[in-house]
Amino acid sequence: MHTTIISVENLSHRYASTWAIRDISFQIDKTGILGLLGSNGAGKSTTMNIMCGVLNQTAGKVVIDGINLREHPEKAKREIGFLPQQAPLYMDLTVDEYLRHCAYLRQIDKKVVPKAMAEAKERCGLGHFSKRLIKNLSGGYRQRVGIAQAIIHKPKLVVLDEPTNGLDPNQIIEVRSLIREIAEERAVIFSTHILSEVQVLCKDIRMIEQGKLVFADTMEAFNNYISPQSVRVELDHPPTNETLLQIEGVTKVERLTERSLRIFFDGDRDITDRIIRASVQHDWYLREIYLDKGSLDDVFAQLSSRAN
Ligand SMILES: Nc1ncnc2c1ncn2[C@@H]1O[C@H](COP(=O)(O)OP(=O)(O)OP(=O)(O)O)[C@@H](O)[C@H]1O
Repeated sequence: MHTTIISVENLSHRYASTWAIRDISFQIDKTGILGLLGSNGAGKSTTMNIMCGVLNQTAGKVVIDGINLREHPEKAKREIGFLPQQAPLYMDLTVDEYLRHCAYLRQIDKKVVPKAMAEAKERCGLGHFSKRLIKNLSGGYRQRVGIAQAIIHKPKLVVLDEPTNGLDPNQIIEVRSLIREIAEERAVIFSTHILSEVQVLCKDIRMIEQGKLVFADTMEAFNNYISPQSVRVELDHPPTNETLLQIEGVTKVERLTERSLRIFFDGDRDITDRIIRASVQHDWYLREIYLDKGSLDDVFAQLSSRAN
């Protein structure tokens, strides 16, 4: 069965003389949430704008549900809903007026517009705000209107560019749960520079840094990637580095103080058992031992440096 909804192939884009993205390729499954991670200026918006047909790429292609976006833009765009970084809202319209306008732009059959509007509002928890001017809504609810316009035509793929940016913590939680809900029926890709956001929401992750794809795998693989690679130990009678290096799996020893050491290992977490056993056997007097969890920021920096 064909499980891909969008395929991005060797995408590159140049603004004037500088390349914003280079040779980016990835695919997205028909359901689930994919996180596009990258620091500011990494190239996320450029990638998303091209995927949605808002920007024409310098090179490469985008295929949506088997349709080449550049060759058949109108047909391909039917399957995409897009919420750009700056939500395209008309502040002086009511929610209903705005969504009706969006339905018109999406060429939804007039007869089904009321139903499409009702469904999008219901999905986004906007039922009580039909007559409210958008300028009088809170940031979180404005964002819901932005998401409602992105799903009003029931696209197979929804692209959200930093959807939680600028929201307060409660609004972020609400928008996240809305993203989860809309992803039950379709594929969702959203961009962020916040790692924890990707961790709580996504099944897959793509990371862009300085215009290049530096990580493309599942969230599980990403979590394995950030698994600890070193243990901290404190020993009353620490042995020599050479002795420690003889323990199976130990790759490097760093002496932090006279008694505390950082022991790097090959990834097999049973290393702690082996160190404890050796310590008891040789009377090193182990006082403390714990796995050094690399922080997400460390991983971020590590992956980012791959782009250099
Ligand atoms: N219209 C433009 N003209 C020239 N350069 C641009 C233009 N838009 C973006 N850039 C540059 O292209 C690079 C990628 O920008 P892009 O907006 O895609 O990154 P981003 O990952 O979305 O970052 P942010 O989170 O800050 O929006 C940046 O160096 C940016 O300055």
